[in-house]
Amino acid sequence: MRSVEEHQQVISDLLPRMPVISVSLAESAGLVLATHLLAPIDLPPFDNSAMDGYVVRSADITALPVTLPVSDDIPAGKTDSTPLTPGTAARIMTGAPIPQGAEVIVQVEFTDGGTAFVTINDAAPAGQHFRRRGEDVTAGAVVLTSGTVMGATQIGVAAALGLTSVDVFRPVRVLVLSTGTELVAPGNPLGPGQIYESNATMLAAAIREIGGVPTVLQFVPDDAAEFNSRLSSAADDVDLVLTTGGVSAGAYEVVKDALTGQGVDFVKVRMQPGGPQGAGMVRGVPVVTFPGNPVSAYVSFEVFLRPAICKAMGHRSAARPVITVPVSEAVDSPPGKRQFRRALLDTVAGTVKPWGGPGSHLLAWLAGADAILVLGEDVTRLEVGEQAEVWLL
Ligand SMILES: Nc1nc2c(c(=O)[nH]1)N[C@H]1C(S)=C(S)[C@@H](COP(=O)(O)OP(=O)(O)OC[C@H]3O[C@@H](n4cnc5c(N)ncnc54)[C@H](O)[C@@H]3O)O[C@H]1N2
Ligand code: MOO
Repeated sequence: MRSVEEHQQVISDLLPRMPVISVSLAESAGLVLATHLLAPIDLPPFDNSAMDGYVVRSADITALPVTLPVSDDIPAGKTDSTPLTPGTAARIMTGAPIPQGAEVIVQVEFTDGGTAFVTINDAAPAGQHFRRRGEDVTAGAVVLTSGTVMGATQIGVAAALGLTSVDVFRPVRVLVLSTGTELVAPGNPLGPGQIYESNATMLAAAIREIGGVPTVLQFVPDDAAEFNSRLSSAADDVDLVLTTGGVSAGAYEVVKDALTGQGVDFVKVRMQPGGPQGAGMVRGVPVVTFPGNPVSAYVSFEVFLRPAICKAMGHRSAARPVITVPVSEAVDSPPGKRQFRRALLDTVAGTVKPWGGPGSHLLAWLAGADAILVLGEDVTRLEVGEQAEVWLL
């Protein structure tokens, strides 16, 4: 039997770092920067006002109140700003360029708001409400380092800098294949002995959540020759093939039958759920085979594939956040296997409890869980109050 770490390494080694591609800002959401993002311009690009009001010279407001002629009107976007005439005020709007010679910005609330003449009753010190050129970013500076995940704010600053595209690691393209003659697509009536297909849909969503691009091929029949022909026609232009089902000890294990001797090693990993696993290269394409039980398939994704895909896509850290907290209910675990239990956190009490039993068909409990409780191979029981490792989902 393989340890969890050994199989993690095998799967990690299957997937190389993805090539660098240039994508539009919109397409970059969730992807990882492959090069430093350098500022082509200063931000702000010019000195501008943080307030709607008036600009004046300090010498013209030494005694307050004072009334000055209004010599200019400067809305945001004005491109032909002229120097401020001494002895006058210019009306200015938030974001508008500050004219040369202006030293004080008086917000409109401290004036009578006049347009031909303005009476200024009070004023902030010189320089206040000035938004200086380059105070956020200076041209040429590294704004985001390579390895940064592009989220809304990172995309926002790239747009503010006038960029239209960024260099990222290409998303991993995964062909997800589900096998099983008992499977029916949701939306159709269930016959006797049939169940709705959920693994491929669930795993495709999990792949999408981390920025990968899944293609789903459902219901490959339990026939090894048919499986191999469907696989070879669909595996072009993918970085990874992921199958679920058909890998344990039954009489109709299509994935095992089709891929044994083709480059995939079928092994047992010391874990529950997710014991029966397979991985290898088939005709130059990495193939990972997960067990069919839905909770086993999802836990396998969390333990093996999520970290490998994240690493291939350039993420600095591929791990879920891990905390150590006491359990609020006693929990049992099989000896010799690392157990991954669905769990619920109590963030107020700072504790965790198992959520549902360990059965790998109990998918609704997984859907209701917000954490995975990890019990080591040497642990058979945790009593209330004992510390446990918890992955935050
Ligand atoms: N004699 C033994 N039997 C089993 C062993 C064993 O060691 N010896 N291991 C058990 C464990 S642990 C697991 S996990 C499963 C893995 O079985 P398979 O990978 O061969 O999966 P299937 O038999 O095809 O399916 C298992 C279960 O999951 C349902 N399933 C499969 N695919 C889907 C899907 N796409 N969507 C929803 N549900 C799916 C399937 O109907 C079965 O109920 O083997 C144990 N048996
Ligand atoms: O190891 Mo199986 O994956 O329990 O359910």
